[in-house]
Amino acid sequence: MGVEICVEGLTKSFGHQVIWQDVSLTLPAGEVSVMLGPSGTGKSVFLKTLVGLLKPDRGSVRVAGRDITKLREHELYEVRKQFGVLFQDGALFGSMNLYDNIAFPLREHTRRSESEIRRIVLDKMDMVGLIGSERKLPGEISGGMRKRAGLARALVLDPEIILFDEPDSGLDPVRVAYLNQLIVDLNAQIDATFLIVTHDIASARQVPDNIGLLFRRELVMFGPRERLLTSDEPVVRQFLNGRMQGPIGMAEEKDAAQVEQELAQLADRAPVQAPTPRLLPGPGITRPPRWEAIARREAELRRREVADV
Ligand SMILES: Nc1ncnc2c1ncn2[C@@H]1O[C@H](COP(=O)(O)OP(=O)(O)OP(=O)(O)O)[C@@H](O)[C@H]1O
Repeated sequence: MGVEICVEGLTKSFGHQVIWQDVSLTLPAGEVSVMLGPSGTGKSVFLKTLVGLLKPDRGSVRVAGRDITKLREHELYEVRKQFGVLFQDGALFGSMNLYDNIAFPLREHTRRSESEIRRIVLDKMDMVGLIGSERKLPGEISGGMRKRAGLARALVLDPEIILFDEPDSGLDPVRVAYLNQLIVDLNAQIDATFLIVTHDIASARQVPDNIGLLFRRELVMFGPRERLLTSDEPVVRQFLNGRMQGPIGMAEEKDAAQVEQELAQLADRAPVQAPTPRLLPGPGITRPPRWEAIARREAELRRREVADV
């Protein structure tokens, strides 16, 4: 079972550059959350702060109730074992085959025997569909396979939390669809808490239980998927619809008059869409109990929408 991460009043800057400030949110235990935001808004910095690789200027990050911003390096080392991180490129060692790459955290952090390691590595390779590729080098496989190998490696220590930094970057739409299904299936199977940073709106619409959006050094919104998908907050709507019209500009932000004019032009042409259906775990995978609560929450929202029309 995953653990809850509770972030409060988190602020991070590098020198005079404030990356984001006063970010507060709770990643519910076992749920999948997605963090969106224009390029450069500090999503990767946020992931690194959650895992204690970067120290915030202010605020707290409570992992299962323990504030990791206050921990010393050796204590952090222990807490980090609860995390699995999937870096953008899989972060595999180029000279090691997939088996040794995936076995690496077990050899580094545990005293398990080679036969136990073999059982765990093959189990995780099976989960991500890589059985048979044990002896391949990272340079000999596709980008999608590298991501899956990175995911298998993130799974070997049985993490309570998995952080995904743009898992879909560089993949074609079909591979993204497979990866999304894998993420949903894995979450149902291992019930860990997932946080995914992505630019892929289609994934953000279908995969998570919760969505957050960082913009202008702030967390604009964080909440249940269906609330964000039906929100009429201009930044949220612009981002989720991938439109040029709205507060988000090419470089950063636009002036207020231009935004007002663009939104007025759009107002009667772009009604809020019904939320995209959620991606369900594949056949044979039992849904964890929280799915029922989430389905009830979504049904209630739809009922209220119908009542409002
Ligand atoms: N170690 C660091 N030292 C100084 N500045 C940094 C450091 N790490 C990140 N930054 C700055 O923080 C800002 C946010 O970077 P980050 O990579 O988190 O953005 P992002 O939202 O993940 O972007 P993208 O979507 O393009 O990957 C950038 O301006 C970057 O230059």
